Amino acid sequence: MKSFIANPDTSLYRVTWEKRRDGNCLPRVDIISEAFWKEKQIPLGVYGTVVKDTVACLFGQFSKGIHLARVAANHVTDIKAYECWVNRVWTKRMPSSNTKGAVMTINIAGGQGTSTLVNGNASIPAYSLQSHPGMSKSGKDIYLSYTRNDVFAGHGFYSTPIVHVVWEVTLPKRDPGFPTVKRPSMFKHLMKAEDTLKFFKDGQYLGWSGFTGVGYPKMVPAALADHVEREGLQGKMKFNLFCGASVGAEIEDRWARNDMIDRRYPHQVGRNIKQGINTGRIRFADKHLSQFPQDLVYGFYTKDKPDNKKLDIVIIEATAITEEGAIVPGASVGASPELIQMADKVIIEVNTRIPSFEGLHDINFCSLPPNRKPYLVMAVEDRIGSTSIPVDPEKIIAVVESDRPDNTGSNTPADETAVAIAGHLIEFLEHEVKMGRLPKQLLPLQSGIGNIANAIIGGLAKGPFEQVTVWTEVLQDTFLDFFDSGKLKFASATSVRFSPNGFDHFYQNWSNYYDKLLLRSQQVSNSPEIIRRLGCIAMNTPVEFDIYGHANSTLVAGSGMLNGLGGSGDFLRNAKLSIMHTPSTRPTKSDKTGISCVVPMATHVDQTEHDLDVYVTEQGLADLRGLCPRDRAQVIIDKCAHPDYKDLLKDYLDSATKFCMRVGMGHEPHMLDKVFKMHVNLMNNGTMKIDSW
Ligand SMILES: CC(=O)SCCNC(=O)CCNC(=O)[C@H](O)C(C)(C)COP(=O)(O)OP(=O)(O)OC[C@H]1O[C@@H](n2cnc3c(N)ncnc32)[C@H](O)[C@@H]1OP(=O)(O)O
Repeated sequence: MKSFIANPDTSLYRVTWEKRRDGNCLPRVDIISEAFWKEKQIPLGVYGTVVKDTVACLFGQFSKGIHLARVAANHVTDIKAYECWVNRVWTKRMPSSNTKGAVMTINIAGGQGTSTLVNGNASIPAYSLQSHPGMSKSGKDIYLSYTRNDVFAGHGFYSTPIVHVVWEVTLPKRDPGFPTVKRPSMFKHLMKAEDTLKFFKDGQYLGWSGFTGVGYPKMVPAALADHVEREGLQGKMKFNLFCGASVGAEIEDRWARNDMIDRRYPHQVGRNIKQGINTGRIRFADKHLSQFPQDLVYGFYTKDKPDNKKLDIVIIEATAITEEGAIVPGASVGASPELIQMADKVIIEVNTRIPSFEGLHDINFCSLPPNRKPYLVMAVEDRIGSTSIPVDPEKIIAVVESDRPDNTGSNTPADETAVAIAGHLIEFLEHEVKMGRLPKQLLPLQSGIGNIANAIIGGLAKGPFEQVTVWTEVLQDTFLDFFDSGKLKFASATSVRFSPNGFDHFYQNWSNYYDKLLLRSQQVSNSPEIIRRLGCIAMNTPVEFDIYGHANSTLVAGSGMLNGLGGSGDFLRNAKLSIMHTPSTRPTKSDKTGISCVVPMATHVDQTEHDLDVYVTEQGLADLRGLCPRDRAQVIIDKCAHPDYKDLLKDYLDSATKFCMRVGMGHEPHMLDKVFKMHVNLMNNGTMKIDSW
């Protein structure tokens, strides 16, 4: 032998076995490629292959250990279709034996058909070890069989036991200090929140991480509020504030109370901030949440800045910093990647109170037209990004320790109305499955926030659908019940907004959830293209909707801002089924049913008749698909309006139709001089009930 080749070329064969009637035939073997994996390439597949749900997972043994790749089972012959598991993400770039993070830490190691499963303190010396993924029910376990040399009554023989292995995943431990800052050079920026005050001045443009009240910075904004209160700087230290969506009310609302917010984009929640907006102190505007980060990167919000066109300081909460210096966010991703992209300076708050969320995120940055690429998400669980947000170390001016939890508060329990709405909806979805318009596991669900959304998801947890998937922007507590019921297969969102008890449950049962959940950038979670392609079922709450099917999500009486549009438009404009749910009435001080949520004309329109398919109230469900406006009006009044308002609305429709038909303008009949009479009466008399039109 002239030379020894440690890792020779590896051939790929196709084995075909055609079952003949006598069952007595050999398989045919064809060679697909003699050198499929070349010398020095990791021969993926030679160490075992597992095929599950049309995906082949292939193990390959190389000099430094075992490597893992995946490929669609019908594309095993296409090397370009392979993805390797490197640093806990799938990547198209083939690793070499030296690539960091490419060797599997859980090994089935051995040679000549003899394998030993080694994992921490467990070891199974085994001959002809085989795995049986088809027997696994939960996906968190595996059945293994192997051949054992036994002795019985003095005679040796082989037996084949089967063992059930349950993977154990433990929460990373958080010691006080910075246990998860793996980049030592970060410590040179370490300072107290009060020490960062020197970086801030009136009129600056700030970005904060956070989405739906989780993952926001808690220390530096609080120190700034302390400073303003201490020095009496209310109204003299005001900022332009940009966050993915709402952040913790204890911070943002305090800033609003102290008159520290000049401009605010694109969504908010809180009594003081709402008041600031509606009394003209705060310049707020809302924007579809998928669009906000790209507009930020386009420079739309900083175009009038006199100096540089960047955000002056961006404050991001991290639950870990990787060896590469990248930020691992907490319970939300939101717009943090783009905020960092647009930041002049960055402050990182490392939260040592909550566990590291490392591995739960899938993060993308914003590339700009004409070079933008599609987000290649084919199924809710697909990973297309990284698990952390890289940040230019030059931008970092401070690292601050935070020990405060996300201040989420408890959930409003579902009331009778919410339960009735959930009931109508589930019945409707069952009907759609029966009619063949939806598959039996439904299509990826989106649900908004609030107690109706909670009741619907709670209802689904007890409902008839199995293997359900979720493609949404925020997960609330009832999603935990949904997971626990075994009926929810996978959920993708941009934030998890659990109650404090919900978070405790989540952390304690981390291993049940961590591989069924992904948190993405809001550009991806709310991407219109993905929502349309996946055929999502979107469900959100309006302030009011009108008899022709237009909905108002944001402005009371067409004027007073509530929270903003949020992601409702991203989903409702693009979903396969666009559903809005609301109580049919809301109370006023003087009348229990003083506000009708079904009105002749919405006082402001966020979602149009062209977007929406179904409206649901506790009274019933109106399926508007395929109906012309006048037919829609009949169905909406019949099914959704409260009995206190049914006759009034019918009367309006009849009179408006007569009037408009007469003048040949009867497609969507209205009486402009009367259309807001119910709203005007509400303002003057505390109820929408009027005697006549
Ligand atoms: C981040 C995200 O994007 S979440 C997902 C989707 N987002 C959206 O759909 C955004 C738009 N929707 C929303 O903001 C909410 O669903 C709302 C405000 C429309 C309704 O939410 P609910 O949980 O039902 O709110 P709630 O009952 O607490 O009402 C909120 C306020 O609006 C008022 N309100 C609601 N409807 C009406 C109405 N038709 N007329 C007058 N006031 C109304 C309520 O009286 C209440 O006022 P208050 O705060 O002074 O007490």
